[in-house]
Amino acid sequence: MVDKKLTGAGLRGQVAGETALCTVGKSGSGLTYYGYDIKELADKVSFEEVAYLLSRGELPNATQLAEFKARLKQQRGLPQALKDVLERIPADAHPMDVMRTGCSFLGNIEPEQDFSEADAKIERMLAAFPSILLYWYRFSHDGKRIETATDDDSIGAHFLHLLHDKAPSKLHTDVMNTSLILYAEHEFNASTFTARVCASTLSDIFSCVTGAIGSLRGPLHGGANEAAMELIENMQNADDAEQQLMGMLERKEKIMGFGHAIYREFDPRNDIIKEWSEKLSQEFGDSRLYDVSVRCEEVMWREKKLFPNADFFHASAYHYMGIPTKLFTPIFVMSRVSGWTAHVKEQRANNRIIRPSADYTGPAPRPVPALADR
Ligand SMILES: CCC(=O)SCCNC(=O)CCNC(=O)[C@H](O)C(C)(C)COP(=O)(O)OP(=O)(O)OC[C@H]1O[C@@H](n2cnc3c(N)ncnc32)[C@H](O)[C@@H]1OP(=O)(O)O
Ligand SMILES: O=C([O-])CC(=O)C(=O)O
Repeated sequence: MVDKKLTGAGLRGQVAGETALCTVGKSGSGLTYYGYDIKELADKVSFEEVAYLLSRGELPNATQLAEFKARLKQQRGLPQALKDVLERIPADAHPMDVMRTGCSFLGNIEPEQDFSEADAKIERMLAAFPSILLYWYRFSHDGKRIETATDDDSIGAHFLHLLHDKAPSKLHTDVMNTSLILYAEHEFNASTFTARVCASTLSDIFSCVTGAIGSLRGPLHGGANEAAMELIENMQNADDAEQQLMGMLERKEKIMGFGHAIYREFDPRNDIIKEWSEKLSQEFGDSRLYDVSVRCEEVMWREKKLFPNADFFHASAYHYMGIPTKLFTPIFVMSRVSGWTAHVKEQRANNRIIRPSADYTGPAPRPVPALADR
């Protein structure tokens, strides 16, 4: 990978701290979690193993994994007070706002009172986030008060089960597992940095995650998977995709799901989710969305040397699994909470309050004029 040119804007290229969790864009291997290559993780382990790895620094053994999964399963239920709050959020609210409120409210009724409780609170968030999202979604959209305590083996299957009222197929369970692994961690990205800044004030873990959810929501970050779906769903076929993209590029519009702040030539997660998207398109029996996505990838590279980031092929993959577009970014939350909270722990372990300086661009010192003179 080619190193990105350093410029001041956006703190790009500036080292803002240390981490043992993850490398992004290093040559040889594009993305590693605690030294493990993302491709190998996506091939060989479950998201629960990755969440454990991020939180503890090592992959679990069989007993540790079984115990970890059992604890996650036990914590899928939601307290009545939280259900009451979720029932008051309107159907037209954005689900990312639901996640932000759900997380924040959980921090009111089950607060982190001491940093020694961090691991327990992390597990609670991992277990409860799909339940929070889908309790609200099913109540506000279908008028149903669902039971969120399912017996599914994984977080991905639990999510799909609550959404569709039936246990998912192996294919869909596998795709969700991979997707959650791909989204889990990414060094000092905007939402993680938000979490670390909050942690550096010695705030509680729910505040750190609530802030991170707000940062992830924007279309330049996690919100790009929804924006990518809105783009491709209006493309009739590959030729139409090319024509529309050429027009957008001519008008200097931004193409969501392309480009990256760190990667320069490709995002190592793209090939993985792209392959799953193709498999899903075959099962779905209509490859339009996959075909237009492939053409977008070709045109963007040819015209701008821009490549799809992890978000782009997630759009078609999620759509093929019957997931409504507005739930795409909240799935990112269900996954990235593992990375955010690992960074919170890391920040706390070697903390100094994060407080950079600014170059001043305002007026020179001047006297305050009287009200009548202004
Ligand atoms: C997977 C989770 C993630 O958060 S990945 C990012 C998801 N966001 C998106 O997909 C939104 C679209 N992409 C973008 O806005 C940018 O590529 C992001 C990701 C914000 C990175 O910004 P930044 O580091 O400033 O980009 P850059 O310095 O590499 O830009 C170089 C020139 O290329 C342009 N560019 C970049 N991306 C796009 C795009 N998607 N569509 C059209 N043009 C793009 C930039 O505007 C920049 O142009 P110029 O050199 O200023 O003329
Ligand atoms: O690293 C970044 O800037 C954006 C991000 O979170 C990711 O690509 O997963």
